[in-house]
Amino acid sequence: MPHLPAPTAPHPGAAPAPAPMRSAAPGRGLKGRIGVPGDKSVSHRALMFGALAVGTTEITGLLEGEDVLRTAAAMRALGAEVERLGEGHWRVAGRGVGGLVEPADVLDMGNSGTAARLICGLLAGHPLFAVLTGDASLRRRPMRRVTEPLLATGARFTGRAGGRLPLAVEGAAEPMPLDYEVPVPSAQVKSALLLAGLCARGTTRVTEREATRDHTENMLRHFGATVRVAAEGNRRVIELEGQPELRAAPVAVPADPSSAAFPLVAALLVPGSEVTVAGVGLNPLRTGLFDTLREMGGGLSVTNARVEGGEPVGDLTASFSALRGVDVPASRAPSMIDEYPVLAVAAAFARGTSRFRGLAELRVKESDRLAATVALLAANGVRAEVEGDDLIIARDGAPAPGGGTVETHMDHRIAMSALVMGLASTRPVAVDDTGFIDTSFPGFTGLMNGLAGGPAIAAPPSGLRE
Ligand SMILES: O=C(O)C1=C[C@@H](OP(=O)(O)O)[C@@H](O)[C@H](O)C1
Ligand SMILES: C=C(OP(=O)(O)O)C(=O)O
Repeated sequence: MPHLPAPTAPHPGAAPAPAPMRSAAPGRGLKGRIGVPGDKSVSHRALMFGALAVGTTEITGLLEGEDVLRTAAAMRALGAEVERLGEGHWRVAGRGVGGLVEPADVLDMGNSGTAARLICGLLAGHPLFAVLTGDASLRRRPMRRVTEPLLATGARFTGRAGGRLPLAVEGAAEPMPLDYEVPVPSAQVKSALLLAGLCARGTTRVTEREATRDHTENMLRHFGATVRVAAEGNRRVIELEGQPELRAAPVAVPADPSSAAFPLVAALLVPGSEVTVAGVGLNPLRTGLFDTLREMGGGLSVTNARVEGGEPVGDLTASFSALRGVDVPASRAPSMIDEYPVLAVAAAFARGTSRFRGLAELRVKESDRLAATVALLAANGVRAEVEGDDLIIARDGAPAPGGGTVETHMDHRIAMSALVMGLASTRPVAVDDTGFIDTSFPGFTGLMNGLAGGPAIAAPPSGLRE
């Protein structure tokens, strides 16, 4: 059997023991050039497309975070051969479009919304029965946004109240193509519908009211499908010709801009810092944070810009900067949706008022990120307000006080954002559990401590109460 690293939570709902940590000012600037793990969105999709292609897909730079390992295990359970050849180097022998087989057991997607929702789309187009579940965070997240439109393929879904996981799926024997306008800005919904469309005869049409990350469209083309994308005002209309023969194709996964965000924001906030993150994915539908940090006066530059594996990448350098408040329009939210917690930390060190508009989607992430971000800041002496779907943070440019303990609510991005805050605040910042960081950024603590030149992030000496 090829080796597949074991997920850390082997049973649905079995929470591993919490791993508290605390971060403190390193006493000097963060310095160095680092790489961060592969892009999570691209990694999930590379495994899924590999499983649907004819032939063997080689993936390099795959994120070996828990979320992606769940997708790897699911693709194996659906009949693909998934093999780890070395660090980040994986091989998938696919079964062809429509060729997935019924899994023998429940598919546990752990903490991953992307895996659960995209796999709903995959399953809808195959005549099989499957049950999806996840951890306590994922079991709270809405699934109707994918299952409702997927009903028109002929698939059937039975879930808990509110359409949540665990969810039983009966895929369609002869799936119908969809024509659907996605009411929320969600690349996961768009992607699930396109994946279902692969198995349908005829043209699937998905309209989005604002552009979201387009890794699925790019990868469909890369594997040989016919995809047309047309702009109609702000709308994007994506048309996919069903039942293509996808051909295996190599995928080089760029470094994840959503992970690069943490060391780069830390460098902007810790005096004397200069940090470079190499080979970061710079797909324009992912780079809203970097534009916003520049608008705040952040010293952030791109060198060595190039195209690798069909995606733009570059080396990003951030250096300590005095930041000012910023007004971020709602239209920018899809291009930086996972970056708001760490942007809020940056705003806590800026002079002036920051307003981030249109953040309703943050309420349905691994935690209610709007509430969790307000609580993160409040625990550390920074007042933030929510007005409708906007987050407002007004500050005078002084370092944030810190000194608090942050509840992470099973949310990796809340944990990392809090630890970044502690590196720059007057007093240390503690988090109750860092275990979920491994879902997207294994090695985070070691990398940050390497930049700090010592254990700036460490387990608190005597638990959280000192
Ligand atoms: O398609 C994807 O890979 C993702 C889309 C986003 O979710 P939504 O589609 O729910 O906005 C994002 O928050 C998530 O981390 C990854
Ligand atoms: C929202 C996220 O992921 P997912 O929806 O895949 O759980 C994230 O990584 O911030």
